[in-house]
Amino acid sequence: MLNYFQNKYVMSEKGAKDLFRSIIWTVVMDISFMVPVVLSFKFLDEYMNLLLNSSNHQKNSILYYVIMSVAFFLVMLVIAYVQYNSAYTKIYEESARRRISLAETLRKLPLAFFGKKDISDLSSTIMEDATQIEMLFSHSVPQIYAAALTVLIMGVMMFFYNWQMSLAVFWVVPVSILVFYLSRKYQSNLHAKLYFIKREISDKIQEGLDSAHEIKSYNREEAFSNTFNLQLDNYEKFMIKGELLTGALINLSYVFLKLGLPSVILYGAYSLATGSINIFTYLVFLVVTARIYNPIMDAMDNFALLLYLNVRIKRMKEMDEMPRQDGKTEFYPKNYDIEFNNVKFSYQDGVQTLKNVSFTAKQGEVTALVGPSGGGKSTVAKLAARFWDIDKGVIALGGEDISLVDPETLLNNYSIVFQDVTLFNSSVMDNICLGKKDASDEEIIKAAQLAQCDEFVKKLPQGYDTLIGENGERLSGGERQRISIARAILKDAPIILLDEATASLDTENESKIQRALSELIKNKTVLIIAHRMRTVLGADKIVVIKDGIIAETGTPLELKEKQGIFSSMLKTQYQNN
Ligand SMILES: Nc1ncnc2c1ncn2[C@@H]1O[C@H](COP(=O)(O)OP(=O)(O)OP(=O)(O)O)[C@@H](O)[C@H]1O
Repeated sequence: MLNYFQNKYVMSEKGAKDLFRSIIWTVVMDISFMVPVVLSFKFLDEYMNLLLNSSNHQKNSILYYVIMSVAFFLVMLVIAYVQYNSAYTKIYEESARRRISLAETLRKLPLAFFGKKDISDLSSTIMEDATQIEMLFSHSVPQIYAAALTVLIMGVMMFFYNWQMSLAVFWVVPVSILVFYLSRKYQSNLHAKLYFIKREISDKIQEGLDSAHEIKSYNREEAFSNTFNLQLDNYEKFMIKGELLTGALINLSYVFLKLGLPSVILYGAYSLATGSINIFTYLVFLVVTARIYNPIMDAMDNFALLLYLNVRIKRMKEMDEMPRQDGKTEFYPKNYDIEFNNVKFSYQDGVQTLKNVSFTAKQGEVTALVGPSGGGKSTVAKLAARFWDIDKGVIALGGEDISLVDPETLLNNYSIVFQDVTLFNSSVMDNICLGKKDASDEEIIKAAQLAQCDEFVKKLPQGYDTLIGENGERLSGGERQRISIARAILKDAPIILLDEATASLDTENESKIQRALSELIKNKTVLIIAHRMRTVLGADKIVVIKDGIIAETGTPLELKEKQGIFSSMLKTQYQNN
């Protein structure tokens, strides 16, 4: 049973145990709520007898019921408290564990996984889905299982007591459940559709926020809001359809259940008239019948919600099953040479991005990756830092296979300066400090000076303490890039992965960035996606990547003389300049 809960609801072992306990306590509570009713009738029965023939024995027995009632009231209070604690507090604890485990999964996912769309998807899985699941687990799941168990236990007891009357109570239950069950698949599909439409809407909102500038500058506001409105209309339509359908089906099931009470009244009256039951049995069955359908009706309401839960649980399972990256956390390579050995890699099945890549980027040298757009340069640079795991071959750092090293440990050895710099809405100081958390102010300012940031930072209103806005929106492209170089200088990692800016910078900015870079790359293993002739010709080694294979490799001089792809790229660039 515990295993079943763990697998079905992606729970921890402790969470599954707590859920089990919560179900048991809900059953105990449901049944305990029936006891006072039975006690009252027993008391009524005794009291009637007392009125008819007074005796000391019966007076004592009434006192016995009074004491029993008070004692049972106290027991019920305790049961209600324990049930509440198990259904809410424990479930919230499990929810916290679930969020932590998802966050842990995120830490272990390949870095390249975090595209923008995925981030909105992941954050809504962690926050919204986890909250919904938490709600359903505290309010619905234990109640459904408990309702089934309560009805079963009460049913068995009632059948032993009087099976004919029990038949009158229970014949409606299977009919009602059948109606509900038959509609389950349809409801389930509808819920899944609703969930995905909602997800598309939140992706659209994210896309709108991310590309607000582009939408405005290309006059696409109307087109964007038309698509967005269409999505909202679609969502509304499905929502109304879903509500109506769920309401109609649940009400139909309710109607069948409600037929139970008249059948007990009629059959009970007949049995009373024929003398096969006494008035006490009749009254007990009437009251129990009025109450026993409540847990079933609650379960049906909750079950409709549970269909919605399935989609979310499935999404969480998918996240849980994503390929994680692990490895040793103690890693001291003997040098910082990066070696690609017959590396094959695809982002998607069937499309091989890198076909058979072998080269070495040596420590103390600049290795430039060049080649036509889409050839695989960025992919090579990302694989060198284990952003993804490769399909075949080996990528080694200092002779050790990087797929055996924990990504966080591995990344301690890298400084990465890519074109899409991410800056935080914090001070310049904080943004540079990201490179080395415990750096002193002097170290940060020194790095900023080396990265040619000092001059523009001093002109900002609060100097190094100026807030630079969401993703550094108050800075120019060149300034943002120099901040990311300052971070890398501060980190002082032995390997530098660099994607040179393709955006045209003015000559002053460009030479400042070149000066900053020359500080950064001194005596390091440098793997650079090169776009500028100065960088390419200044490299120690050039690797030309075209269509996922290494087309040429050698020193700039060797390749110039070879009259191949590299030399024709050189000619084209010179002609264009
Ligand atoms: N995350 C991804 N998922 C799927 N395919 C991808 C992904 N990233 C890149 N690709 C594909 O892999 C191929 C190589 O891309 P890559 O970015 O490595 O080329 P590149 O040589 O760096 O190009 P550019 O010079 O234009 O930046 C391209 O066909 C690209 O469409």
